[in-house]
Amino acid sequence: AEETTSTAATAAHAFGPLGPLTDLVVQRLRVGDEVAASKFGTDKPIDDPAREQQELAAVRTRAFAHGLDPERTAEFFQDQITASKVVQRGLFARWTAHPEEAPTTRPDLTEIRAELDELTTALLTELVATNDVREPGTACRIDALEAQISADVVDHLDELHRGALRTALQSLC
Ligand SMILES: O=C(O)C(=O)C[C@]1(C(=O)O)C=C[C@@H](O)C=C1
Repeated sequence: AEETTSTAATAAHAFGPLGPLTDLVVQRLRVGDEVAASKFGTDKPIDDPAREQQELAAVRTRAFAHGLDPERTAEFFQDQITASKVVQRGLFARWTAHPEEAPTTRPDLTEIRAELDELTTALLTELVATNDVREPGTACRIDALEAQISADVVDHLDELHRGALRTALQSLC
């Protein structure tokens, strides 16, 4: 049943010029569910500052090579990491309160991080493709809202993931 749900979610598309970028952001949030499953019931903390610093340093370098603003790009990825932690904390709370909903298998964090690295590459490509659309201002904020609200619906996001998506998109424009 889980597999069917995630396949359907991947097929859904957020609307507008920021839709493809937002689809990737939602995919990354869903990987946050897997990260949570890999850490729940272990002594691995949700926060891994060393991994975060390593990700952000790589993103700054790669942003520059892509012609993106390194600081703005790092801020976007910091928001993705914060959003992942919103998801992870929410799921930890849910699974602690309702142990019957907790995952029964523990995915491997190393493999999940490889998935996150692939998403970083895809996100950087979309940031380049949407660089003009993301010019700060009202038009960008409307495009961002369109993408965000349509993603809520087409991806059937629950309250936790809707909140995390807001966090993930907060400095897009
Ligand atoms: O790799 C992890 O351990 C994660 O929890 C994922 C992630 C991220 O979103 O990139 C989020 C929180 C951690 O502080 C580090 C990285």
